Amino acid sequence: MASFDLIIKNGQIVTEDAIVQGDIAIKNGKIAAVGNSLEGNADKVIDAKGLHILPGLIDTHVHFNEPGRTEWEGLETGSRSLAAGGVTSFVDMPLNSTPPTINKKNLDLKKSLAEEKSIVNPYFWGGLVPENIDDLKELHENGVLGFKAFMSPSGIADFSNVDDETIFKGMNEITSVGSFLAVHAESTVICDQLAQKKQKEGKTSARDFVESRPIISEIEAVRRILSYAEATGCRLHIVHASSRKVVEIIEEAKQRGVNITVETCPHYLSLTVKDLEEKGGLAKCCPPLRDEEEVEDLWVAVANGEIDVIASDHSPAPASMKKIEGNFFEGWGGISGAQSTLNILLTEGYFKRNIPLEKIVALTATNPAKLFGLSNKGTIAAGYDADLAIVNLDESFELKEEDLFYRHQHSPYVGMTFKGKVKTTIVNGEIVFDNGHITKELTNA
Ligand SMILES: NC(=O)N[C@H]1NC(=O)NC1=O
Ligand SMILES: [Zn+2]
Ligand SMILES: [Zn+2]
Repeated sequence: MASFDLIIKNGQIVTEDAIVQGDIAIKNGKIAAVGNSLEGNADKVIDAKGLHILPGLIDTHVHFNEPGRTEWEGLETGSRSLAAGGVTSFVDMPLNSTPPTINKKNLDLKKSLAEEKSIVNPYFWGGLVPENIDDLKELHENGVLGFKAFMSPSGIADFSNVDDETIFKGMNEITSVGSFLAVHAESTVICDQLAQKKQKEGKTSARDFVESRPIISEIEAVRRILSYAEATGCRLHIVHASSRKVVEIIEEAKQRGVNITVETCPHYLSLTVKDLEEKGGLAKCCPPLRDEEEVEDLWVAVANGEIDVIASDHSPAPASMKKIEGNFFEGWGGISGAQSTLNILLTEGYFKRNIPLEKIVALTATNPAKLFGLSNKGTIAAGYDADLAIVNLDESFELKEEDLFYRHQHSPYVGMTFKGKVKTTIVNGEIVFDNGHITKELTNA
């Protein structure tokens, strides 16, 4: 008789194609078999009757800030928060850590820290900045999944935004090494000019801040980078589109054959300018939150298959930097939310707007795996890595600060009631989170 390390019995197994009841057998970190009434011995059996089993989420957009800015977050606390949210892999952004991931030396440093401290699978973005075109090839050869650039100032001194010439040269180089470019697309000129005018007039409310970074600024930047992509043939990924109006431009480009994809984030699907006014700095991010109609429209884009990836853009900072008294142009822009991605998509998407679970799986696991070349991940089938989230869709809970595993226990989602709770998270066949607790001890910590 076959022998396995773990069998999960009678769960509702969700893939991008279907939901079927069955068993999952795991051996040596891989899914060995999926089927009905699987026979075999196992060291451990989980009864998943009444529970849903999803491919572990792949969060392709986090800033864990290690090395160099671990007082904001870190690979250990960041990865623990992901485990608690059913996320089994992440792709860490090249900035907010110091040094930023813009050459092999800095990548090696981050890799070794992640090896030591992360309890989920770590992957990395490389940065594209005006100074490092000559480093891109080596970064690619050393395993970065793609490259990230900022079209407007990043807020971080050692990660410059790209000028148009760098974009063009960078795209040529990225294409020739066989990788792709992700961009933070906001217009420097539009945002800077509007911000200056507002502040000169003493207009510094939450609404003023939002109006200084309008949707048209995203549209301008996306149109410009699209032209460069079409001129160079470089594959392009637009991160954190805040509005369907941005998504539409990308959709048109897809229709004419441009190799482009788009990400949005849970905060653009669940929070509005009103929340920014009420919650203050905790809900400040760039691009900023939009109005309610935009949120609804973005859900239409999700339902229509116009979005490729949903990722958290977890970009936390200490509470002191998120506290805004008066001037909304001050204080850190970045949402602390990586632990709640699935909760938001289930509550706001599946339960409230009838978004199928299969689609949520596609956006958070299957598409990211395909687009980022993680060929053993993103679905539940024999031969794939045993990265799984076991979820109780019947359980509701109110998110409390003490539930958060981040370095700083704050988030704009605290106080919200979510339906659908992550019960168990499995990474490479190992249970790392179970019933509210992290169960993986770091051997070398
Ligand atoms: N540097 C950084 O993390 N910036 C992020 N924060 C945010 O709100 N948008 C971003 O791009
Ligand atoms: Zn960004
Ligand atoms: Zn980001």
